[in-house]
Amino acid sequence: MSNVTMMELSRELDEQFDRLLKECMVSGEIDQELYTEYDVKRGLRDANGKGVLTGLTEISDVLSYKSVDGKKMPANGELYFQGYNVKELIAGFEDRRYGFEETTYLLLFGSLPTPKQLRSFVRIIKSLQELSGQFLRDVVMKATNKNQMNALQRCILTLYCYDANPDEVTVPNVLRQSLQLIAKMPQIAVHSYCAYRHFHADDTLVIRLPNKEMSIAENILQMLRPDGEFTELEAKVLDVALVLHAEHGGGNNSTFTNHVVTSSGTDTYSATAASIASLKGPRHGGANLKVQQMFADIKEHCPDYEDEKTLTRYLEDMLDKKVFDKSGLIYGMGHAVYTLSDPREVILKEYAKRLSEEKGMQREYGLYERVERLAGEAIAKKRHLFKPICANVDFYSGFVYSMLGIPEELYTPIFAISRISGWSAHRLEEVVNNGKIIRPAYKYVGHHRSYIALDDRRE
Ligand SMILES: CC(=O)SCCNC(=O)CCNC(=O)[C@H](O)C(C)(C)COP(=O)(O)OP(=O)(O)OC[C@H]1O[C@@H](n2cnc3c(N)ncnc32)[C@H](O)[C@@H]1OP(=O)(O)O
Ligand SMILES: O=C([O-])CC(=O)C(=O)O
Repeated sequence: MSNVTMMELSRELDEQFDRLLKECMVSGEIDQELYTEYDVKRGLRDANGKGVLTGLTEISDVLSYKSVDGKKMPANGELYFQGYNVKELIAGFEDRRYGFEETTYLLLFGSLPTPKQLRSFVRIIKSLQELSGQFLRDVVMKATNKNQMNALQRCILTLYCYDANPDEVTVPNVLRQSLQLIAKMPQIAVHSYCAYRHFHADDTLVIRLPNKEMSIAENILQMLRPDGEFTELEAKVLDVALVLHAEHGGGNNSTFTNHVVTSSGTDTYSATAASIASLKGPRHGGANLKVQQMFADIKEHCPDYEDEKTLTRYLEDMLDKKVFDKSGLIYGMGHAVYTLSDPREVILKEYAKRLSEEKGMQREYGLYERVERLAGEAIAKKRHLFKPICANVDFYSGFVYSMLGIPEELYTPIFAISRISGWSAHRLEEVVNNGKIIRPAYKYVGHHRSYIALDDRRE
């Protein structure tokens, strides 16, 4: 049996499968009115779309409203890491190379590092980057596949077997494991991608090791490129992108997932793998890849990038589930919290513009800007909105990565390489505060029935 057929159902099972499928659809269907009747907080949101309060955190603050004359009004988004506005952090890193490392220090330890503390932290991270030859050969290079989020998840989960003390959930042990993950994930992701290209596309396998003189952002570019070269602006933009993706409160899907599984007492590798699983989803971090695919589709069907009528019609068809992936979503648009703007998108957009000028991609940039505006209008027209809709961090990130020559398979893994800092900070916060096991309630809306012996059951 081949690898592919192993997971398929044989033709002879078609009829039985169809029958089981029908049963499954009927059995799983719940009367939608019941959600209103029991006031179920679907998606852990109240009737106005506001998140249900499930935790407290000091790690970051996501703001999207302001008070005007005592009234809550939508506002431009603001993001604070440990009390510091991300906009100011990015401005502070302007002529420095280790913005992501500094942000990681801030998220994990709660204060901005002094120069000496930063140097020492960077040294620690660099000392932990190395992977053993055996791990590289037996784990990273094995069972390669196109989806690099699954590959990353598999590798992280297998690190458990390489840890002499994997299960101890204490602050020192979880901190040690977190630092290892922060340091090792860039190399795992890049080499996993190179192995996939080698085995599936016959590319020459070039393994470039991390350079101890470089930052995490510089190393990602250096390891990915056959000649190891990059410009200062390219490294700067990637460092900024890593900072912007590093953390987003306790309620985002992948971080909340981490809180949920951490609260059961599971190990760091399992908790991180669970977060990666969540981040992969196209409604969360996987949206950066979907945006890229969506733009390829838009370019194919609307070759005149300036024809707003055709673009609008196409976006409306997307919302009507007629084109692209027929999900009814325009990726990179909308956010569970932000209203008028996502501050990360505003910053990334500025860098996308600068890079597009350096790379001669102004026409593409113009298309992104136009779609951002038209998509907002189309969604507002077609959907019932609780609040204004804006582009989110995923809208320009894929475009930025494409200009950096980063392959699309690595778009969401780069998000994970960055968000591991936030996940680690939240896991540590959960452990330090000795949280209760997270266990929300589900109302049973089925019927209790009398047991029927096997021979007495009828179709
Ligand atoms: C890093 C991140 O995770 S950022 C988010 C990345 N995800 C995406 O870009 C995927 C596209 N966007 C979405 O799916 C959503 O906007 C989410 C998942 C981000 C937020 O979802 P919600 O909090 O449920 O959004 P919200 O409550 O504002 O939605 C209101 C309505 O607008 C619709 N809507 C929101 N965003 C979109 C969109 N991008 N395309 C189409 N419709 C949308 C919702 O389906 C909902 O309509 P309905 O009431 O008819 O079902
Ligand atoms: O906060 C959210 O729901 C999603 C998000 O933007 C993130 O995790 O960065």
